[in-house]
Amino acid sequence: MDPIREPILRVESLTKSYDGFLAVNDVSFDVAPGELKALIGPNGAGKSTCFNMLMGQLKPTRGTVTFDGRAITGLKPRQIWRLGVGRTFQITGTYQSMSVIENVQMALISHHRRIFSVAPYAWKLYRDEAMEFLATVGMEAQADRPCSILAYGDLKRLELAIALTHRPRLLLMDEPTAGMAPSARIELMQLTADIVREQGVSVLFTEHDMDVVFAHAHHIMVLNRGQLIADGDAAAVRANPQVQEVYLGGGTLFKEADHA
Ligand SMILES: Nc1ncnc2c1ncn2[C@@H]1O[C@H](COP(=O)(O)OP(=O)(O)OP(=O)(O)O)[C@@H](O)[C@H]1O
Repeated sequence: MDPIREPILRVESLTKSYDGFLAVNDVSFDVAPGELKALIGPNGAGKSTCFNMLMGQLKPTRGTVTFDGRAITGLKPRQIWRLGVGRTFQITGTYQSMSVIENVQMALISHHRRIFSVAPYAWKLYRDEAMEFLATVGMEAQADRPCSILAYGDLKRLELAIALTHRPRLLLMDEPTAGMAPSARIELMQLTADIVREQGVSVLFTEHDMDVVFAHAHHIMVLNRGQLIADGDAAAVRANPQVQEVYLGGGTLFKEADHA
């Protein structure tokens, strides 16, 4: 990481204990501006618990989270979101009865803090802006299609467009490619990497598909039983004996680690 630039996210000694069981144990890391960083680990390693604490859905037992120089530990999810931390979920949250562009317009109405009583005129007002977000994810041609008939991969792209409407400076993506075919997974992460590069947004994502992680992440962190055992670039993480032990019992390849 560039030592001169302040991290956009700083996590220090983050800990979550459930009746003495440490789901997340003294975890510290930074995310730099414009960084695409993965958080991986076997099932039950503590990834979701960690994400939920970053987003304010879960109160840490100990530790601090600092976003853009401001302590956000203990803030409500909506306050954290307003400060510029976006999130996408494993299950898409789009409105199936509305069209693709209406879903984006709805997010823009919320972003601009408009109320729904102005919706008929707002629909018109935000159409151009919505189209720009659809262009970012390559979905202009699908703008007027109902969401209910979209392929799953397109729904995930739409969800990304919706998350971007709030112009987050950090986007947390929880298993963005879950449920997708392998080729579609690579496409979605390529799109995410392009957005990171072009817009300077930072992305922290969890992922079980090691091909996706090693092809796109600038840095990779590995959690195991609540503890961070590695934080580095792909080569360093691949070569880390502790990581190899966790994934493959001492092997050297990562291919079989999919859905560990
Ligand atoms: N509310 C809770 N009460 C008790 N234990 C919990 C609770 N939530 C999570 N845990 C435990 O904390 C550990 C970490 O769970 P978490 O869901 O964060 O893991 P994960 O890495 O996201 O797993 P996955 O990849 O399967 O989603 C697990 O052992 C889980 O059983």
